[in-house]
Amino acid sequence: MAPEIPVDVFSGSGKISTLNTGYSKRAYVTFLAGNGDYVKGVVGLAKGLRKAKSEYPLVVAILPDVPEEHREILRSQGCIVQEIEPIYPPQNQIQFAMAYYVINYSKLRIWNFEEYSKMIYLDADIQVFENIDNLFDMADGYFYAVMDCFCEKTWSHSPQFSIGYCQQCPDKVTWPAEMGSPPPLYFNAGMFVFEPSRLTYENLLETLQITPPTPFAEQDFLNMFFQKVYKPIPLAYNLVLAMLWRHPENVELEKVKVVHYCAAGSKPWRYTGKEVNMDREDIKVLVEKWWDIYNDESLDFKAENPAPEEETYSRASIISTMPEPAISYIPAPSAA
Ligand SMILES: O=c1ccn([C@@H]2O[C@H](COP(=O)(O)OP(=O)(O)O)[C@@H](O)[C@H]2O)c(=O)[nH]1
Ligand SMILES: OC[C@H]1O[C@H](O[C@@H]2[C@@H](O)[C@H](O)[C@@H](O)[C@H](O)[C@@H]2O)[C@H](O)[C@@H](O)[C@H]1O
Ligand SMILES: [Mn+2]
Repeated sequence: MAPEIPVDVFSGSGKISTLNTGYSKRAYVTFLAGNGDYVKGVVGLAKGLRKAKSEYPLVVAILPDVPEEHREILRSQGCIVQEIEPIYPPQNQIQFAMAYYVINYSKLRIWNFEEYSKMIYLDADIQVFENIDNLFDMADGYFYAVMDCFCEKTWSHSPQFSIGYCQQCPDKVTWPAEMGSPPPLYFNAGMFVFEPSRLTYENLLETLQITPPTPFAEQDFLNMFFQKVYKPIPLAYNLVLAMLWRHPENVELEKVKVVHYCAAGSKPWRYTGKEVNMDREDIKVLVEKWWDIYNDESLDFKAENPAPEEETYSRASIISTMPEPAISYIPAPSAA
């Protein structure tokens, strides 16, 4: 349980100011692990949300291995930095490197951010090009996310891939009756709308301990866990780049609000254009659009009426000084 924080705080101008009601209600949240270059993704996301004039803050759930220098960069960009503890999946013949699983399963800690009643999770390799605050107003009680695609090689382990079936075009290759019913709708876990709750959080962690790890780690797990309350939202809210070459007929690029740079070689801060499909014109434009925001100094965070010399108590600095939520954990080595 995160500690209660007084809603009224000094704004640094000596006057008592009331934090916007967003304090206890809504925020975007992303996740950062390791001391590598994903911090650039988070900075880009923070600036993109500012450019889109989102009215909610960006919380960054970080693993202990994120260095202080990166934490400072994020605070200087107005992010609310919240350290979480790693989650280890149950012991099993681990198919992927343990670090991969720890990084992805640790995201589940965001369900414990119960000071917020509704959050939108965004991977750090996502950019928000248009305001999506409207998603916070969708009915409570459901899990909202965009449907994924099964056509990339990363799905070669799956029965869908083996028969060429994809939920994005269910009539192209129909699901054979002898394989039982077709797989339930499956979402990409790079972006979703959810309601933090201690009860759900404890349920998630208990269920995880009896669920063997699978190739897409927490994405597979979340699809199983929220299957009954999952509601697909339009692709405009999370363009999985592979859709551009796998299902162009489903993409209206001019209507896309959120881009997920998850195709191999598409992370803008690592982009070389050499991997398969990375020399496409539309990919080049989307990578350039990401850099335009990242390099735009006018989008850097500016603390309103910064206090001259005395201490300024912004929400970010208050939260960052709060004791970590009392989550029992096994101290972990670097997870990334
Ligand atoms: O070294 C890493 C790898 C991943 N991530 C976080 O975990 C998310 C999921 O990883 P990624 O987006 O690379 O997976 P993909 O969507 O490409 O499968 C990233 O967006 C980051 O938020 C991170 O912080 N550091
Ligand atoms: O490790 C699990 C990951 O699963 C998802 O990425 C996948 C998915 O998008 C596939 O459909 C693509 O084919 C694949 O390239 C991509 O890595 C989530 O975006 C990410 O946040 C993370 O949970
Ligand atoms: Mn991603």
